[in-house]
Amino acid sequence: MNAVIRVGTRGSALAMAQTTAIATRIGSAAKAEIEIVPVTTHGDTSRESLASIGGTGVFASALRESLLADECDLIVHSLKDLPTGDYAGLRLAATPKRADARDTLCARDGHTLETLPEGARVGTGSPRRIAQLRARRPDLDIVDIRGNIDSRLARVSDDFAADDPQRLDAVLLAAAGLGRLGKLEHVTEYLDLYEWPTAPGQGSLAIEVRAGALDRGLSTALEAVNHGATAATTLAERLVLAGLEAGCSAPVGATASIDNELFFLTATVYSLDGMRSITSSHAASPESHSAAHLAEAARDVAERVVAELLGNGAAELAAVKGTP
Ligand SMILES: NCc1[nH]cc(CCC(=O)O)c1CC(=O)O
Repeated sequence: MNAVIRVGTRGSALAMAQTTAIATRIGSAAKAEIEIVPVTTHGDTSRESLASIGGTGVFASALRESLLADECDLIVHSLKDLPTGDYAGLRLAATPKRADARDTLCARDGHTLETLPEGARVGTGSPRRIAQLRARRPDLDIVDIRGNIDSRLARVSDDFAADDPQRLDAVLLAAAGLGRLGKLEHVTEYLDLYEWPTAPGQGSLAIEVRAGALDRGLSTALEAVNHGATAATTLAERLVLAGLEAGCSAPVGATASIDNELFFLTATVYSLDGMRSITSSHAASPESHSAAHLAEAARDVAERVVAELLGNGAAELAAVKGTP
């Protein structure tokens, strides 16, 4: 048994909060000590736009190199920041129970998307959120922002004077991240997943390890923190991205759920200007809720959704191909 399990994470407040929570569970299940190993990634230090530094995969690669170099035993990612392709020498070992997958609006004066004044300045850097905003409210002034959750929320506070170009009327943020940081009091509207599908895997964490045999205690602990329904629904959502050959910053929203006997998947591809979109939804009836049957249902619905999206012109719509 490992005396100490070293857990690699990004150093941001959000990453630290979510890693510490899951690492504590793994430590007690494995009856081992936990050591948190912060890894600085280019995505954390750069102020350039995400697209220009290589998409959201930049957050994952430094962590993965640290795992391959045996500087830690496992790493914790936000699943939505993890590219869909396999990574040589590593494998996804567990997906803990998903938090809220919705996006939220955090606006001044309690505003919602409906009530924001004409021309209000709304911050987001995500092509999907930009397209969704343009579709819903073409009059809004969308401001491309980067940075951590606290700095984004600050721009909607009175830290910035009315004439300050940094000041915003609202920002769009994932409920999961706000929840993990204890900042849900800033939310003025929760956006319904069926009208506003979010990034594949949003709200989920993923634990990655080196391929090959694991210490027995660690392997049992990873099974204990894995959540079957989360693994299957996020698999379906990520297969949509993979099937479109799109990257994790592509304007694609996907939502899967398991409701009684039905495995349901809906996905929407947006044009970057938000003026057009294509949606496809399919359901399957898994034979049981075993991991194998749920994964089979996930592959089945994803295959049908991808075929329908591509058949309806999704690849041309969003220039999704080639996006990192
Ligand atoms: N793109 C950054 C990012 N990566 C993961 C989260 C938190 C939500 C999650 O775990 O899905 C966020 C912040 C956000 O989108 O508001």
